[in-house]
Amino acid sequence: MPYIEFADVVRAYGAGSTLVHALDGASFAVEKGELAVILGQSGAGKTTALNILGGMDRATSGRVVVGGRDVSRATEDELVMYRREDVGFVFQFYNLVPNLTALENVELAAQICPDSLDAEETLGKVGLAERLANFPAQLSGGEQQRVSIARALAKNPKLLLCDEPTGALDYQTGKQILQLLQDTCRRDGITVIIVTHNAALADMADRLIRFKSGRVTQMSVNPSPVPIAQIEW
Ligand SMILES: Nc1ncnc2c1ncn2[C@@H]1O[C@H](COP(=O)(O)OP(=O)(O)OP(=O)(O)O)[C@@H](O)[C@H]1O
Repeated sequence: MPYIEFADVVRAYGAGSTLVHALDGASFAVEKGELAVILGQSGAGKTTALNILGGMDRATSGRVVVGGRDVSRATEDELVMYRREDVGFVFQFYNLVPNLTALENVELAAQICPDSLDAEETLGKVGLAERLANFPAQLSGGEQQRVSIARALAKNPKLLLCDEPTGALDYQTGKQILQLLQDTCRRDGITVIIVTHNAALADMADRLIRFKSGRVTQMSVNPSPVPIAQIEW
């Protein structure tokens, strides 16, 4: 049984003439500790799939199991605990609290989790040991994204979901963030899923999942993923 089982998932929005199938029978699986890249053009359903995996949205039909937990059948209370304790989120635009320092942003997330890691240590791991007291506005985009990754990691999650994590960053900074995500996956054994429309990232993945029109058109395992530093685009 794979760590993540996403089976025949449909997500419909609206009704009648405004009915949209964001997911239209999408299926894929991910093994524990893998770095999976979900690739697809705009509107393919990538974010919808990630939101359902993270317990932020619900499938209209289909089955979603993560680490033996049937997320598709969870109650609202169970989903709250799942989001809080099992999943770390990294978004394109960081979503940091502007009037809290880097350290306070990470502490805030860590506080609500029973098995959380030390906030200061986690910021050190992402290369921000010297910037603990800075507010988000005093940090570069890449540094803010590092804070948001530390915030996600401090929860000690089993699964890290990243939606276009380099979408707002320049080329070199984006590569450093991807390297950090790849290193985190290898070092901490966390299952990492990165949603992107950048096809070049396929080579860094242990598993590539391609989306088109709400369905998975390809799923392949890469026996020799390439360090991000060696990928150019
Ligand atoms: N809440 C919603 N209500 C109505 N339609 C939605 C909603 N969320 C997503 N959709 C539609 O579902 C489809 C898939 O959207 P989704 O955001 O999952 O795609 P995506 O692959 O992540 O695209 P992008 O790369 O542009 O973010 C799109 O046609 C989108 O307009």
